[in-house]
Amino acid sequence: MAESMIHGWINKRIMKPEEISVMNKSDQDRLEFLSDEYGVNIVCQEKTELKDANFILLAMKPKDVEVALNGIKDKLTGNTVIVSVAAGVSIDTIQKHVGNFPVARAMPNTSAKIGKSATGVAWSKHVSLEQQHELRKLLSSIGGVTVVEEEQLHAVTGVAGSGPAYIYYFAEAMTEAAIANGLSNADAKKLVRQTFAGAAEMLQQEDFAELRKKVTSPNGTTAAGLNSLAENNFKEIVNQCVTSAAERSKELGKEFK
Ligand SMILES: NC(=O)C1=CN([C@@H]2O[C@H](COP(=O)(O)OP(=O)(O)OC[C@H]3O[C@@H](n4cnc5c(N)ncnc54)[C@H](OP(=O)(O)O)[C@@H]3O)[C@@H](O)[C@H]2O)C=CC1
Ligand SMILES: O=C(O)[C@@H]1CCC=N1
Repeated sequence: MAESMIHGWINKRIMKPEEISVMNKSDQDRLEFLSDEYGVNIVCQEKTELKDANFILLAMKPKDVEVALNGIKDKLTGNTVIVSVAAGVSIDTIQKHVGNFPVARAMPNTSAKIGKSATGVAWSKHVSLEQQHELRKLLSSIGGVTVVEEEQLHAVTGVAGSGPAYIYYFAEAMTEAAIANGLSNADAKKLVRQTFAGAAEMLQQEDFAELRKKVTSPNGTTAAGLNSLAENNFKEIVNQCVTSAAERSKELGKEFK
């Protein structure tokens, strides 16, 4: 996720590569790859870069947040905003480890890489108006930003953070169905890719249900396909999918409190 965001920021020229420093737990090769690929710095042994940082992005798994925070807390100044993208981990939990520093939580998705993330964000009262403005600018450069209450980030995660994976899964299923109906693998992928790309662009322009109705001729092929989805409780399946992800986000928040 961090790489997607870095890629987006550099591509959009919102930050120069030399303004970004990266660290991780142990994978030195990965840091060197990021440095070679994007021109970003690798945080030095003494972590001096952290003292001057405007933002520190936490992009480790929720289970690793505590150790990561313990490793940086003595370098923090009140001028740094900690921005966590870790699913579920609350602002309270982060502040329990580091103190009452400015903390924000963002839930982006991997489309940040191409500047098309759907990102939800919430912050603690310690984040100044200027810092909020700067953070929104950073997040806007990698896609659309929606400011929400912290509790709503579970739902944001269920629908947007995890969302791209559902779409990819649907694309896989459509491809398999196309092949089962007689198309070659290559043709199936080409047709599915273009169908998703076209529909995604149309979604920006018109109401979702209106778009669906325009494709659906009475008693035609689309109606037959959609009836099959409805008979198989498609909306309920999608509801369960998003709810399960949101519930898992809540659980992660409790597990790593
Ligand atoms: N993937 C996604 O689509 C999204 C992910 N997220 C959130 O982003 C976070 C990361 O997910 P993802 O990018 O998929 O995970 P990855 O496993 O790809 O990356 C996790 C990174 O965290 C580093 N790390 C682990 N422990 C520490 C530590 N103590 N200090 C510094 N760095 C550490 C790892 O370093 P090393 O390799 O050296 O162990 C690794 O680089 C998760 O919390 C997830 O909830 C949010 C939105 C979308
Ligand atoms: O699967 C996960 O837990 C992370 C959070 C949102 C997307 N990926």
